[in-house]
Amino acid sequence: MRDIVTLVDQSVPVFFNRHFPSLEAICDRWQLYFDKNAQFELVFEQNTLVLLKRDEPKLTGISVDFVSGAVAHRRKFGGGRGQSIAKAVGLKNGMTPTVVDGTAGLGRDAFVLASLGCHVTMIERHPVVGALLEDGLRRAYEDAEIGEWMQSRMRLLPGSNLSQLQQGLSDIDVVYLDPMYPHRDKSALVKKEMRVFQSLVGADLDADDLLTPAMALANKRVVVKRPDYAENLNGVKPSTVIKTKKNRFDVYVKAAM
Ligand SMILES: C[S@@+](CC[C@H](N)C(=O)[O-])C[C@H]1O[C@@H](n2cnc3c(N)ncnc32)[C@H](O)[C@@H]1O
Repeated sequence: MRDIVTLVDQSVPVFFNRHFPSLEAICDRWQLYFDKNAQFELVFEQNTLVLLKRDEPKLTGISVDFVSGAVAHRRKFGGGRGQSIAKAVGLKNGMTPTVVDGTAGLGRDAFVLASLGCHVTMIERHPVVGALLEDGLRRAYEDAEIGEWMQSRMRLLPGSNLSQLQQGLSDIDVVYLDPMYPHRDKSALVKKEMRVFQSLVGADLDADDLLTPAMALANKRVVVKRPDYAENLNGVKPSTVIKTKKNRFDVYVKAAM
């Protein structure tokens, strides 16, 4: 992996057990500094890095798990190349594009695309999210069932600047973006897990700035996932829109697949 220290945007306070050397090493790598009053705690539970919100101990912790759980279930039963995200990135026509996921988050969308054959480079700017993603990749790489293709198809680059990263990335067919959108109803709609994640990451208020560098990087198209009520990213009308129940995929076509 590239030098994390030069690429993550921010140094973030977390609480963690400083007598746990592997935890301390992770925090060091991701510039997470110990603060006894921090809102979030990182722990290791069953070989998994987990994020907890200390003032809401009843909320389930957040971790990245590509091997079991919801994303693994979706890989096996989730509709394959017929699902909307696959159509949006252009998998439908038999192509298997190379993808940069410019807002990787917990890597769920990236994993769907990788499991369908795409080579996906994930970019994530938040160091805690980066640490969780890296930990999820570590376990996935070691897994007997998915490890081999995960190692060849899915990787993580910490950072936030698509134009800077452009130098190191070539032949990218699709840039996929799913920036955090300010939620309309904070109490009811947001699932518990998402509440922890949202309070960690916050709203990506600079999301509009992503479209221009994404268009420069992608050879074929940029795909933007938005809630159905959200305005277009940077006010730019997409070439085509694929709607799902609560979201839509705005597709900005540069060239045919
Ligand atoms: C809504 S989440 C993405 C969820 C993801 N699609 C998934 O399936 O798990 C948005 C993520 O994008 C990251 N992000 C937002 N703007 C970014 C930028 N300019 N560069 C890198 N990461 C960014 C945020 O830190 C956050 O983790």
